Amino acid sequence: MLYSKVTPEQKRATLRELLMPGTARQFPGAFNPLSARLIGEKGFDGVYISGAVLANDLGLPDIGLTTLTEVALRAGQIARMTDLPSIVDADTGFGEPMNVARTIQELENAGLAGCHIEDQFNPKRCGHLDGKNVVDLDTMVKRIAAAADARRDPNFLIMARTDVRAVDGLDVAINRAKALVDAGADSIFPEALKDVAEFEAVCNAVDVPVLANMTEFGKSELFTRRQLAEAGVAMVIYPVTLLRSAMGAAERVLDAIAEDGTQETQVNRMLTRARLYELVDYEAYNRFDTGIFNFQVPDLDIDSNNSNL
Ligand SMILES: C[C@](O)(C(=O)O)[C@H](CC(=O)O)C(=O)O
Ligand SMILES: [Mg+2]
Repeated sequence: MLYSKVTPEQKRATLRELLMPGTARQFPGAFNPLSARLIGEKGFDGVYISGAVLANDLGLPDIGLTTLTEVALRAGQIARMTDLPSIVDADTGFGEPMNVARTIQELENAGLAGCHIEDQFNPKRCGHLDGKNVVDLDTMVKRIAAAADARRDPNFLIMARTDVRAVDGLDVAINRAKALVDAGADSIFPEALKDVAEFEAVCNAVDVPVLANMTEFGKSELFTRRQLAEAGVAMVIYPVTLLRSAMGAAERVLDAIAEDGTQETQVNRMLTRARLYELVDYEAYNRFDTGIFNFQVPDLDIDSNNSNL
């Protein structure tokens, strides 16, 4: 009932234990708090909170329009609904190194287990699109150093994402990844790698957990968990998969209603009322109400002492 009873500190400690090279822990992207519950129920290791999804959910493109306040609020709403550790996409950190420091503290306050900060310029782009720009290494090192310095819980995971592979190639990406680990990054997110061999090369070059982004319609093929584990990857995200699936389903139902004048043909593909209630733990609220409100009202002698009530 209500929110997770697992504290953010416990979730962060769990995340640290989970993220071992070669385990390819799976973190599907939640598009709302309820979907985070579903992810937990299905036995996944953690929840990813995508910047693209947060922006798209507001009807906006993923080009750095969302603010720290919006991201921290929504990510916090999602994180508190699951017992799993949640990692959020903090884009470029929302400003200069001082802003990055504040971003980390706000995300800690919101109950996140970690976040990633990337080396793109603002306005940023989806990492799998052409025309991205990255800041120089020195600027990115400062972002990561500021992030690492600002955290108050040593287990809050600071992940450095580099988009440089698509701009300057794999060798530059690997050198950058190493420098970012030296600057304090606990983990590396090499964006838009070409194949499994490239993941393997990054995993071999750094001794921190490496993330693989299995986003659809992007530059990387959709490798299996086993393939990525064999390459040494610690964590796999499916950032926009649930939003794409849910919106795909919504579009099909809308078409059916418009064409047939009824949703009848689609009902068997919907989450049933019972299943929806199960996910929001309806029964627990009933039990709570019963325990609190089904009591006998004692006889009160209002006449003698409280005559003016
Ligand atoms: C991981 C990502 O940063 C996100 O915001 O989810 C995106 C995903 C996408 O646009 O498919 C990305 O830049 O890869
Ligand atoms: Mg993003």
